Amino acid sequence: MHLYTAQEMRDLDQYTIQEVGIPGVVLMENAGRMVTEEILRRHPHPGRAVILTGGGNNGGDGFVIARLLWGAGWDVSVWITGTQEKMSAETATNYHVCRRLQLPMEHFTSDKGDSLSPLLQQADVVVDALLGTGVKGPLRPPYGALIERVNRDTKGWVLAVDTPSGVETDNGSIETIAIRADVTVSLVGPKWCHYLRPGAEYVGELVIADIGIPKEVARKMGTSARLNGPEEWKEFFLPRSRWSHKGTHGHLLVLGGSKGMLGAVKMSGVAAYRTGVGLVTLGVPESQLTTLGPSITEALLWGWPEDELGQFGNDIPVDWRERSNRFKAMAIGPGLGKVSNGQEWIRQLLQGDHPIVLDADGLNLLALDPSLLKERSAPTILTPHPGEMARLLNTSVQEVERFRPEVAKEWAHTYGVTVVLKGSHTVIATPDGRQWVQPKASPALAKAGSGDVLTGIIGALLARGWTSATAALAGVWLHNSAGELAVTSSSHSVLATDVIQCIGDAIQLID
Ligand SMILES: NC(=O)C1=CN([C@@H]2O[C@H](COP(=O)(O)OP(=O)(O)OC[C@H]3O[C@@H](n4cnc5c(N)ncnc54)[C@H](OP(=O)(O)O)[C@@H]3O)[C@@H](O)[C@H]2O)[C@@H](O)CC1
Ligand SMILES: Nc1ncnc2c1ncn2[C@@H]1O[C@H](COP(=O)(O)OP(=O)(O)O)[C@@H](O)[C@H]1O
Ligand SMILES: [K+]
Repeated sequence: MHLYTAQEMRDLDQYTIQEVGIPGVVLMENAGRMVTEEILRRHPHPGRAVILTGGGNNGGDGFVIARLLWGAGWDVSVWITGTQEKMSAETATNYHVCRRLQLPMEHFTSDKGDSLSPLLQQADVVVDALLGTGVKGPLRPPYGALIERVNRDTKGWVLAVDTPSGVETDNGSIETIAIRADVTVSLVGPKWCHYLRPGAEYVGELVIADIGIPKEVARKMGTSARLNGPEEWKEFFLPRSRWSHKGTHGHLLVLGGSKGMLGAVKMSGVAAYRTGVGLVTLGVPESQLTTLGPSITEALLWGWPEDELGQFGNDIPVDWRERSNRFKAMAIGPGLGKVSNGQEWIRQLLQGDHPIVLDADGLNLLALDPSLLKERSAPTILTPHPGEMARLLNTSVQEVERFRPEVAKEWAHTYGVTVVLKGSHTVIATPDGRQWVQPKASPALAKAGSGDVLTGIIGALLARGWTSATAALAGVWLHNSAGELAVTSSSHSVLATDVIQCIGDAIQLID
């Protein structure tokens, strides 16, 4: 599914009106009708609605909604912000229709707040049609005072048309204040701000409304970003052939599991098996073999040179060259810990032509010299959480969080890698500038070990021969779905190992 910026939305809108010939007033009518249907679905009996309209086309949608609710027997009260002179032709048309029908309408000014408040308190629904994709810069008066009143006085529920007013469409920022919506009905498709904080926290339930722009037109115009879902990659998830054997499904080497962190490497390995890889080898510091051995059944074990602290040591194994040919891909990082002479250690591993997923301390080693990536031609996926991304960029977590899409895109482009910037709505960026957002967020995953599971899933797909983009996308989706499925009682109680158990059920959900 397409994910829109404000400009992409405007371009699609203009193309549909000017080139396809569907009049803007028809699109506005469709938008208003879809939002009204959503209100009536949730509140089938006539009630009381306060409709807040701005001076742009978002306000125009509001006038359509007011008319349709009024026609359905609702008691409506329209509050107008913005001047009539600046209205677009479509908005003005719908404003005049409301006037001719003599719907109750008032122009909002700060001194009228006290007459609005009782209506907000009595309303079953308050419709925010103040500002949509056309908002620019900090809110001008009287929007701030109006929004503050809505957030304070509304007792029923708030529905935002397209975006909660006050939220910047492309980056989710809020300069002053924004409408706290219970439901946001986004027209045509989702917008970036529905997934980026802080704006995303103001969206409530997100509903997408089809306003009659032909799918083929939307496809042709495209967007630079999409939502992650099975339609992006499911063609690669083929049924397991009855003629296959373990070698057919790839061999993954997972490097990690220093002293005290063996659980991480184990979870990655088991997650990889559950994702269908044929064979997993766990490479751990030599002395950890005896501890790991009894608790791991399916994986092969390989002891790596270590230092006196039980950490990966100065060098990679002497027989690395001959043995490395067996592996189809590597996952480096789960429970890796510190590595003496780490820069040289990671350099040697990155030098090869294995597809690699790098996580956790693997990323911290990379941070010592990210330019190592530029010498690689094999697929590479980095799976940083915001803290790791900040270390790679030598910046703060706040900066990374503020510019999530830009950071992921820039890094992917500069270093020619696929970046999986984790978080509640993980952003995936590929070197060619494409981006995806994981639309559903499973808070059950906010627990130690989740990242190791994701690394194992992605590693398995790389070992099975998937491209880095498809492995990253399918990996993030399967991980999130498994996280949701693992919630059998409370999302507080889910363990990373429960998530692993649900990978098979998540695969079953791919339709
Ligand atoms: N896409 C589609 O297919 C369709 C889109 N549709 C709808 O159109 C919406 C986009 O409409 P849009 O472009 O007219 O912009 P919109 O969000 O109403 O804002 C412009 C208004 O806000 C004002 N304003 C701006 N910044 C401000 C600030 N900081 N503080 C205060 N005021 C500010 C600005 O004032 P001005 O700067 O011009 O004085 C102007 O009055 C979209 O979200 C969707 O709902 C549907 O009708 C169906 C088809
Ligand atoms: N609230 C949330 N919603 C969705 N996914 C989440 C949430 N919190 C964490 N996750 C996911 O869980 C994983 C955590 O990874 P990470 O921080 O590396 O954990 P660890 O290193 O402890 O295993 C990431 O894939 C992240 O996207
Ligand atoms: K709005």
